[in-house]
Amino acid sequence: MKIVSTEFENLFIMDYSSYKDNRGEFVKTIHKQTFDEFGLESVFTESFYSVSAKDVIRGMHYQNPPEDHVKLVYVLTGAIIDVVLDIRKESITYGKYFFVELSQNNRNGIYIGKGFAHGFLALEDDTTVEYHTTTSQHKEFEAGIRYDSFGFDWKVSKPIMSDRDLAFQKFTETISLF
Ligand SMILES: Cc1cn([C@H]2C[C@H](O)[C@@H](COP(=O)(O)OP(=O)(O)O[C@H]3O[C@H](C)C(=O)[C@H](O)[C@H]3O)O2)c(=O)[nH]c1=O
Repeated sequence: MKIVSTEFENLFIMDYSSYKDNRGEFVKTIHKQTFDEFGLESVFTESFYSVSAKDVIRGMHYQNPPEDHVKLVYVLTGAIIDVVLDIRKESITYGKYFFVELSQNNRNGIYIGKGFAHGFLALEDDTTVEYHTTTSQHKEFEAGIRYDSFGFDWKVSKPIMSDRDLAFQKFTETISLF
């Protein structure tokens, strides 16, 4: 795997290698020694995956301190546009967003440090996204920002979303604790 820096501090693209043979494919997603070289956390307390239909948008989610966490995200099947919003008030990229296509084909992942809101748009049916987080879910610290309130164009007219995600406040109304 190669870890690729971005213009955002503590946000990295994971360029995973895919080993193919006559049986199929093998992809390593976490490797402590490589993560250590870049100062990335490699101990995760929770992992989960979601399966989404085309045009589903999930997000923008984050967990507030003291249960804020690093998130490692990659696609098992299908493809997404993964979107991250910097909500760290002192960051030079505060309020800026980053987006990247993660897919079964490019086998890229994303390492999202603390202080980012995260979401994605599924580009295909049966898109499976796997996450690892460095703290577990604590509902009392869960928070979110409306997907259409920080300037990103999702390029989908009728996204499929949860009522919870649609009820999040706008970015401009959000008081960041980061
Ligand atoms: C995260 C979580 C969820 N759940 C239950 C709660 C709901 O009944 C169901 C779906 O949860 P939610 O609607 O929060 O899932 P997503 O909207 O896919 O959120 C996920 O996708 C976005 C893009 C993220 O970045 C979040 O970190 C990640 O949680 O699973 C649990 O029981 N435990 C958990 O840790």
